[in-house]
Amino acid sequence: MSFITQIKTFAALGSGVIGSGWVSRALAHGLDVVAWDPAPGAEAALRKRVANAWGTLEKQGLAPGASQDRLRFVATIEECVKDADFIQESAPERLELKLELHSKISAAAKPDALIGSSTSGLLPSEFYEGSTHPQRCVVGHPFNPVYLLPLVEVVGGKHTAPEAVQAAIKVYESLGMRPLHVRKEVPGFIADRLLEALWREALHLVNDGVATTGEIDDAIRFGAGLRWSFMGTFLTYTLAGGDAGMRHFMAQFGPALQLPWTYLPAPELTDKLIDDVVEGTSEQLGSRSIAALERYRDDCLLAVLEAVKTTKAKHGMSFAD
Ligand SMILES: NC(=O)C1=CN([C@@H]2O[C@H](COP(=O)(O)OP(=O)(O)OC[C@H]3O[C@@H](n4cnc5c(N)ncnc54)[C@H](O)[C@@H]3O)[C@@H](O)[C@H]2O)C=CC1
Ligand SMILES: C[N+](C)(C)CC(=O)CC(=O)[O-]
Repeated sequence: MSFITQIKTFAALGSGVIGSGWVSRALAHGLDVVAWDPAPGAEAALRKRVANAWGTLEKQGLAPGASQDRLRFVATIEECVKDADFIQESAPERLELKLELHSKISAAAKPDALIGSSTSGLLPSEFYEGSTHPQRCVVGHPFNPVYLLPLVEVVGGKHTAPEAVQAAIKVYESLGMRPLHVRKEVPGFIADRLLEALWREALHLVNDGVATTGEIDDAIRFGAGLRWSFMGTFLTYTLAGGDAGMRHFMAQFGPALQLPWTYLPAPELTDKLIDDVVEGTSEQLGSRSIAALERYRDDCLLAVLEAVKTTKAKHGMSFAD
């Protein structure tokens, strides 16, 4: 089974916050883009959003031939997808709507054109159920702003061919993205499951009168948020365990998981869970020592802090703002 991975024409269905981000990214990578959105005034709104992002994309560097003029807005789904090499749907998050839309998109598309959906939580096995050639259909869940953030979660459904997942990964890489294959089809995938847990706790903190939204945002942006741009939670906590790394961290802080810090019940700390976490993080560490990783972390933090400070100054803000 083979799918188109050398793409020249990108189709975008739905051109709101996320659809317009995809359009901007695809145009900046020198593609022809065809877009469709049923809302009145959608074309003007899309062109405005692309123009607003273009200065940033120029700073980042455009591909040869990249131009906003290569965007064509069309009146029907069929016209949007019929010549497309890759199709990305970014329509409202409603199962019935996506089911109907994908049956139309897939019937009109070339059979070897991959179809991606931006859904942040619906399951591909459900909304691709009525699609023609569902083996080429995947989720490609991006992050806002799509034209800058590299992460895209790629998820297959029960009909998706494993080759289609790999082909979609190639296409997203060709758009400068960092695809993450989510191997199990679960609601919220990986990233939103984490973000929603944080979000839920943040809402509880506000609801309980513990902190304001600003205080909660400060707790993120002056602390863990600075680290998260270059190191995830597992490696960060490996360093919090000192030279003994994750094993020591689990021994020291594991019992605290039973304290009522969150409204989410903690999983039982079985030996298997501890081993999985220790082994996973030592694989992430590779041949680097804890001290080398600490130097890497500190260099990244200095770079992020400097970049944030300089950019805030450019906008008339102090670092503490
Ligand atoms: N907003 C976010 O932070 C993120 C959203 N997503 C996902 O992206 C998708 C789109 O979300 P947003 O862009 O935020 O929504 P939005 O509301 O900004 O845009 C949705 C667009 O779809 C159009 N639309 C309405 N009916 C349609 C139909 N039948 N077919 C095609 N388009 C139709 C609307 O006119 C609108 O322009 C959703 O599946 C959402 O879960 C994914 C990542 C982040
Ligand atoms: C709020 N959201 C679940 C739609 C957010 C995302 O899916 C990703 C993001 O950009 O945070």
